Amino acid sequence: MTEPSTPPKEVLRPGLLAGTTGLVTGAGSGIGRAVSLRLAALGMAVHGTGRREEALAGTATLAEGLAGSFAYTPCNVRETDAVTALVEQVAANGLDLLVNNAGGQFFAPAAEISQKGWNTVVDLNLNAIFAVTRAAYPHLKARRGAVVSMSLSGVDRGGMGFAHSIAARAGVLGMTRSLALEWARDGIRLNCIGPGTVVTEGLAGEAAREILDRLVAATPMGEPTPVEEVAELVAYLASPAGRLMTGQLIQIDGAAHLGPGLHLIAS
Ligand SMILES: CCC/C=C/C(=O)SCCNC(=O)CCNC(=O)[C@H](O)C(C)(C)COP(=O)([O-])OP(=O)([O-])OC[C@H]1O[C@@H](n2cnc3c(N)ncnc32)[C@H](O)[C@@H]1OP(=O)([O-])[O-]
Ligand SMILES: NC(=O)C1=CN([C@@H]2O[C@H](COP(=O)(O)OP(=O)(O)OC[C@H]3O[C@@H](n4cnc5c(N)ncnc54)[C@H](OP(=O)(O)O)[C@@H]3O)[C@@H](O)[C@H]2O)C=CC1
Repeated sequence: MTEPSTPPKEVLRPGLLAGTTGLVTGAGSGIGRAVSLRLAALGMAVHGTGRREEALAGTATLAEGLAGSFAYTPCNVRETDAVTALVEQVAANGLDLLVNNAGGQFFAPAAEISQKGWNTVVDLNLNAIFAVTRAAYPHLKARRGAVVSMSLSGVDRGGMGFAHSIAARAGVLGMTRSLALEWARDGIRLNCIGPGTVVTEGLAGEAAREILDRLVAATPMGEPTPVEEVAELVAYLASPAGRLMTGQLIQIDGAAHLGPGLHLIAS
């Protein structure tokens, strides 16, 4: 694997997000942790959720001393009533940003995905996102806020070995574009980010090595996407500079979406 050619760059000015509030799902690890820390560094009061309390506590420890803050409440986003109640609680004093980051899947040929497996992945990567986004709507409207949903590179072209996840995230992209229209007059912007390959705990283990090598080999620029660069993009979309950006799928993937495709099984 080629090492990143340049170190990650923080390009946004300190204090940019001071006085704003955000909710990040999946904030205890990987991309969600990096996003939470960058938003807090820029001054945002961030509230994180995820199932594992100790993971969220780890993010809170790393956020100590930043300009903003990080608080957390453990929650399973697949439990619609619980996560809707959490949104109400977190947004009670205003909400400027929702980051739908919690997600994931197992990799398997479609013919080997059971109905329960399909439903589980669609619940996590599509249905939960609708529930959280709908609950956040009145609060985002009051602040003319933004939604960023973590998607996949190549979501609009398909890939082998994760049909359930691609189908769910294509649904999120359709939802994003539809709500970008429905909520435009409310000043709410919704965008999807499609990271290519990001070396987080989900992909870093020994067992995932073959998958990681396969994904990087299919990336024309030959390197994974640094997690900090995904975080910087989320912060940009939350900032006034992103004021007119909505309904987009922004693929930050070293041209992976133009290459041979990200496939987790052989054809
Ligand atoms: C380009 C791509 C880059 C992307 C990278 C990333 O996203 S990195 C981020 C990576 N991070 C993540 O992905 C983190 C989030 N991911 C997860 O939490 C899990 O992948 C989850 C979404 C399946 C939920 O799991 P859970 O424990 O809450 O659910 P559960 O235990 O109740 O299972 C429900 C059903 O799922 C089925 N099934 C499960 N595994 C397999 C399998 N290997 N094989 C086949 N089937 C499988 C099985 O049918 C099971 O039903 P069963 O057997 O009981 O009748
Ligand atoms: N890494 C990569 O290469 C890529 C990742 N992505 C996507 O980016 C997002 C973040 O992934 P990444 O950081 O890499 O992986 P991680 O596995 O580190 O992060 C997934 C996060 O989602 C949370 N989560 C999972 N299921 C639930 C649930 N039911 N309720 C609440 N939280 C949940 C997890 O927390 P907990 O376990 O505590 O619940 C965890 O913090 C995911 O949507 C992923 O699919 C997209 C493209 C590429």
